Amino acid sequence: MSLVPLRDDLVPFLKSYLPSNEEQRPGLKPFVTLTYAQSMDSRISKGKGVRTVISHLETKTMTHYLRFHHDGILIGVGTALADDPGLNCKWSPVDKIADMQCSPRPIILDPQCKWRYEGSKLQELAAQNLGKPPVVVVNKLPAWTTKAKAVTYVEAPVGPDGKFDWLPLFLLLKRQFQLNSIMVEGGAVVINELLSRPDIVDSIIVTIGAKYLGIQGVEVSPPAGEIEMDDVAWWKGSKDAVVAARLHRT
Ligand SMILES: NC(=O)C1=CN([C@@H]2O[C@H](COP(=O)(O)OP(=O)(O)OC[C@H]3O[C@@H](n4cnc5c(N)ncnc54)[C@H](OP(=O)(O)O)[C@@H]3O)[C@@H](O)[C@H]2O)C=CC1
Ligand SMILES: Nc1nc(O)c(N)c(N[C@@H]2O[C@H](COP(=O)(O)O)[C@@H](O)[C@H]2O)n1
Repeated sequence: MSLVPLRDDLVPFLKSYLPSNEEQRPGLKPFVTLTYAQSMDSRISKGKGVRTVISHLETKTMTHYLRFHHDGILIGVGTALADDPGLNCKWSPVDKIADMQCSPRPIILDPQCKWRYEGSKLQELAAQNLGKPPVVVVNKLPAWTTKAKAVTYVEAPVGPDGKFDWLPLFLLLKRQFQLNSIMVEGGAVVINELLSRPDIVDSIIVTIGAKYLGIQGVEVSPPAGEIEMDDVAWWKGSKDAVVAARLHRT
């Protein structure tokens, strides 16, 4: 997939929703951007395990611009298994192909060690210096060993629900891997949990694609119920719209 030039008006539109230097202060959590693409009927894919194009190239380019501006990019293992994503950055302010240097560090939440680095797109890109190798957050280090030296496994405790606690997780990622800003791309389990965490999420940037994906699609909708948004701004592309906002803090 080749990107298109970034539309000029996206830069001022996104400016106040991007990380600043503030979060480099030790002890503070990283800046967290929750960003994904959804259909008109609030679906992020056609079905579980089905990689689905929602964004127009214009907004896919925006996603790569966002990747350029973050140190880390986080997904749940459901997305890693369904999409085998690249998670690198193909956008660059100078006229060259973006590479490993300007790509964010992929982070996969995989408490039960279901995902394998060997044979993945992430491994392929890292081998070509086109992306960084990932950090995989597990509950217990896997019993099997990996020959791939590049991938880093890190252990974190889970609660009774089998989940990592978000704040300690983000603090660990900053402390151990110097990730001052992290964009969260999905999937639904991760998004739905973070939609009710204004204490964690600093910005939310959602692409709305002009299509319906239907009842079989993977839906995003917060189980916690109604969520209010603040500082809301809209951008209109040739096909998609983008809403940037902050989750309301009480
Ligand atoms: N349109 C878009 O922008 C995007 C679309 N997608 C789509 O989303 C779909 C995948 O979504 P989904 O299946 O919900 O998967 P997720 O990517 O949200 O992964 C869910 C799994 O990740 C692990 N996980 C998530 N949160 C935590 C936590 N706090 N602590 C520990 N483990 C955690 C759990 O693994 P375990 O079950 O092992 O405990 C959980 O079941 C795919 O179809 C993909 O295409 C994904 C990203 C963006
Ligand atoms: N912005 C956006 N638009 C879509 O239409 C999408 N399907 C996604 N998906 C996310 O991007 C990942 C794929 O990334 P690569 O192109 O392989 O680098 C996918 O796993 C989702 O996180 N995003």
